[in-house]
Amino acid sequence: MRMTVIGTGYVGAVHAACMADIGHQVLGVDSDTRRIASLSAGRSPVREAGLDELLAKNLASGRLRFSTSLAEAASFARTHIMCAGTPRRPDSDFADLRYVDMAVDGLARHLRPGSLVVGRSTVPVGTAARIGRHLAAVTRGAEVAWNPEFLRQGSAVEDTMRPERIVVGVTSAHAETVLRAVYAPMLRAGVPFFSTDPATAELVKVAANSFLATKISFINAMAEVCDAAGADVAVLARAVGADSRIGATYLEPGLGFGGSSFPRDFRAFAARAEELGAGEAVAFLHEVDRINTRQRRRTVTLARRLAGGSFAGRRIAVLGASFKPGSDDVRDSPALAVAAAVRQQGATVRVHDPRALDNARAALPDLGYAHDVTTACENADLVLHLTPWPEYRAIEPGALAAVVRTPLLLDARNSLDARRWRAAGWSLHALGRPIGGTSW
Ligand SMILES: NC(=O)C1=CN([C@@H]2O[C@H](COP(=O)(O)OP(=O)(O)OC[C@H]3O[C@@H](n4cnc5c(N)ncnc54)[C@H](O)[C@@H]3O)[C@@H](O)[C@H]2O)C=CC1
Ligand SMILES: O=C(O)[C@H]1O[C@H](OP(=O)(O)OP(=O)(O)OC[C@H]2O[C@@H](n3ccc(=O)[nH]c3=O)[C@H](O)[C@@H]2O)[C@H](O)[C@@H](O)[C@@H]1O
Repeated sequence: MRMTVIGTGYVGAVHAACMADIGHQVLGVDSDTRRIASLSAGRSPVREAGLDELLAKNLASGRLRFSTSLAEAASFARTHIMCAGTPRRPDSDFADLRYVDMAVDGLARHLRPGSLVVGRSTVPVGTAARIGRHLAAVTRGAEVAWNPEFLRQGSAVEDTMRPERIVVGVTSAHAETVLRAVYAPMLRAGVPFFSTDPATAELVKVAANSFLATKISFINAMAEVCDAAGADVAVLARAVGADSRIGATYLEPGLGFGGSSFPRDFRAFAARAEELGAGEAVAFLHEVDRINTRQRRRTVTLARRLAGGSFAGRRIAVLGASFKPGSDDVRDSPALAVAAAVRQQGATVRVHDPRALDNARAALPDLGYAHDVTTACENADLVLHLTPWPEYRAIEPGALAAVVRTPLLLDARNSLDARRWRAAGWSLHALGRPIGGTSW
């Protein structure tokens, strides 16, 4: 099939490369000329496992090209997958739809009859219907469908090639047929395909993100109760998660969630639900949000207590800057929020991250940074483990103990082997776990 992917950022660059790789003829389009020049030269705007290889292979095969022209997009194909960004509006929790709207407007002028515009961005419910009315007014028979994206950063290519489900919101049998053809190899592999109306498809996306965020905040709320009761949240999480009705994923207690999606998406969802008169139904999402931000404060408070009651004059080593392992993204990173608060309260902070140092430095230039763990930890009074990179699980605790001033560690992600660290002379602490607790 011929198709375009409009908006070649995180989602669009991956989607375009993957669609070409499964055999489609793909034109990736973006208004950012530098991004298009870079993609045309095979350089991805984001680091994702396997993406550079897919770009190189499919550019070379001629199945993948990039352009800045929406007119060219309209003449190239009748199927257009819309992946423009939907950031938070500066003045409210609502999503800013101007990029999606500009892309649709720019394309609509050139669309041929029978074209299908497929939204993939995360949008407030009702957006597809509004765009559908607009297309009906300004084009000759172009229609809209919605096909939300569920990929995770760090495994974007894998999630696109082998998704757990495909959801499409359509208003005609023709649109469903087109989308079945787009994802034909995935459907042949048995990936569940849900075909519904656009409003339901839009809601599936925000409901999924809200549920995952709620699960994380639930276990972090349990961590607070464990702290009060002298119980161990790590054991509790494993035991609760062993129930197949609950499941162990997204039940890892610690510093909580960040990134560009969870916090933004469920705030936008709550705002939209309120607008629709259903605010009360999702009022619990505000509590999910409060629990999540409280984890950052609780981490800073525990770190200050471990540092002797004040950060003044203390040297604090921070392991991790990205919002999660496997990513160089520092947007709303819990790790950087804690590092900034600790510094603001008087500590000298040195941050290490395997991948996100450049982005972290650009976001918070006043923090100290180190390219290796040893340098970050030199003469430290306290080490904070804030992003659970596998590299940190491989640290040799005995060697690191020789580098720090005090072998004192706060594992805010509950992912280090406490017994190993203790055996090497470290004093190890965590949220929701008693010192020397049940599973250490
Ligand atoms: N990044 C992620 O992990 C995921 C993101 N999403 C959703 O997918 C959508 C896209 O997200 P990202 O790729 O992260 O955003 P991004 O900000 O990385 O990329 C958006 C791209 O759209 C381009 N663009 C903006 N206006 C345009 C226009 N008028 N014409 C052509 N191109 C235009 C921008 O130049 C940029 O390259 C958002 O709604 C997001 O919430 C959904 C699932 C995962
Ligand atoms: O809509 C989006 O943009 C995407 O948002 C999330 O993907 P992502 O933000 O890449 O990251 P996740 O791996 O889901 O992690 C989100 C945050 O939750 C935290 N987390 C995750 C799991 C857990 O048990 N505990 C926990 O604190 C992570 O550290 C991270 O800060 C969803 O998982 C994707 O399905 C969705 O497509």
